[in-house]
Order: sequence, then structure tokens, then C-alpha cells
Amino acid sequence: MAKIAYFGPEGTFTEQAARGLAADGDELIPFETIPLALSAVRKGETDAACVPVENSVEGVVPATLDGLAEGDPLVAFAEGLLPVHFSVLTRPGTEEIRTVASHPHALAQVRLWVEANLPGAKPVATSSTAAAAVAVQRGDFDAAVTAPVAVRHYPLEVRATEVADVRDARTRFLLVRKPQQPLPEPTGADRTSIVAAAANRTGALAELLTELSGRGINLTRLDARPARSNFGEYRFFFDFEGHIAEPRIGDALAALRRRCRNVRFLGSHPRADGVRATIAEAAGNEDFVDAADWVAAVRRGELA
Ligand SMILES: O=C(O)C(=O)Cc1ccccc1
Repeated sequence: MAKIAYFGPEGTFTEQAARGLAADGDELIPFETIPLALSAVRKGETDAACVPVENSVEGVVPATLDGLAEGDPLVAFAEGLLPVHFSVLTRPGTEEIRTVASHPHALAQVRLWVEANLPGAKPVATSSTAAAAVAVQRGDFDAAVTAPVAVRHYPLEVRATEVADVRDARTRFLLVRKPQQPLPEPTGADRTSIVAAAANRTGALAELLTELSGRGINLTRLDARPARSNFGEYRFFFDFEGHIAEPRIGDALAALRRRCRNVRFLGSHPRADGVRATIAEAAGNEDFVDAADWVAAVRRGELA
């Protein structure tokens, strides 16, 4: 039985994702912000934390990327994918809707709907979609844009369901934990994540990318975030197909480390969508093993 911190309060999309990833009997504990959920697992108060990482419409969740790049290391060991459409909740009997509250990612995904259906209503950012429901219940705002499950937790009225400007929007969530534990086994449909503070000089990022492309490794995401300490310096977040246990990925990670001392491993785990890695010609694991065996044989004086 594990304890899992999640980005709450109760009724967030992240709670829904955490329930999908948790085992029977696991205890789910809400935290008001992403940094607080990450800090719970760092301090050992929980065994894992569930946080959103990227959305197909709005892109990355900056608090998660920054929270994983800084502080004691954490590694992702599982991921979940949720379809994202929203419900609009009000206090029962509300007639005029002047303010619409939600997490910024949610507001960005219902902007057209709000303009068309609640003209003149002012969007207000809250820490999460469920925090917006709490604020509406308290009387701070008129409407909340929430996950469909939120209405089960808060005594509010559903004014609209299936709200989304972009159909088929999806959000990816991670389960992270401290690194001193075995990594999940490779499955052939895995994702590896790293963050690297590339040097501030011509070609530094291109060199890192070339190490991956030269080994036929397909990137699934590349993001830059400010390093925060020095204006103009950036950290680069790479997600790519494959698992560190594979020779071809191990070889690439060693090369990245050689080029950039400041590289942090953020996890290798199965992909939620089950998409298998594309392997380029002469870049399969057996090619790397065969090449290393050949060098070893030559060194032993057995071949030329
Ligand atoms: O606020 C929430 O419910 C979250 O879990 C973050 C979020 C916000 C909008 C879309 C997906 C996830």
C-alpha cells in the first residue's frame, strides 16, 4: 500500500489520473500546488507524487518542469493520459455569470466557449480547476471550469458539460518518486526524460540534438525553460523514445553526459499510449551490442 501525493484539492484532473495509476489500497493525498506535492515525496511523507506534465493544446506545465529540474532529484516511473473536456459549475440558482474561474490551462482551453456562451464574463486564474470549484462554493466567483468529477465533491450545479474549444485534447500526467529504487522494466514502448543546462555558446543545443539524431532516437518533446539564475540561460527538457536500460539509449545518454555535465535523468517508463519506439537502420540495440563486442574482440587481439 503506497501513499501518493497529488495536485489537488479533491476533484482535479490530476486526482483522476492518480486514481487510474494507483494500485488497489493506495492512499491518495491532495496538495494545493504542484511544488507542495513534489515536496511531500522529497520529504518522504509519501511514496510518490502525481503531477500534470503536458497538454496537447497548451503545452507543458511549467511548475512541473521547474519542480523536477530543481531540488533533490525525482524520477518518473509511470505516466497516464486523460482526455480533457470540462464542466462548468455554479452555485445553485446563480443567474448572472460575471466571473469564470479555473486553472490557467483550463481557461485557455475554453476561451472561445466562454466568449460565445458567457459574453462579458471575466476569466480568473486559480491554482487548480478544483480550487475554482471551492472558490465558487465560497461565493468568490460565479462559475468554475472543472474536471467532470468535480461535481461529486462540491455542492454545485452543472451548467454545461463536454466543454472544450479543441476536441480530443489530452493531458499527460507523471508518477514520480525518489531515485533510490529500481527503474521500471523496458517494454519496447517507453519514454525517457532528461533536463540539460546546455552551455550558452553557438551550437550547444544542436550538439545535444545531434547525439540523439545520430543514434536514430526519436524526440517526443523538447522544451526550453529559463535557468532562473542568469537572464538568458536556459534549461532544455528532452523526452525521447526508448529506455535507459537499452544499449542504444545508454550510449546516447553517456554522450549527452560527456557533452554536458549538467544533465539530470528524469526517468524511463512505459508510454501511456503504447506507441513503440521507431528504430532507425543500424541503430538497434543489437547493432550497438554487436559493435561493442567487435571492439572488445579486436582489443583482445582476436579480430582485426
Ligand atoms: O487543475 C486541475 O484539475 C489539474 O489537474 C491541472 C489541469 C488543468 C487543466 C487541464 C488538465 C490538468
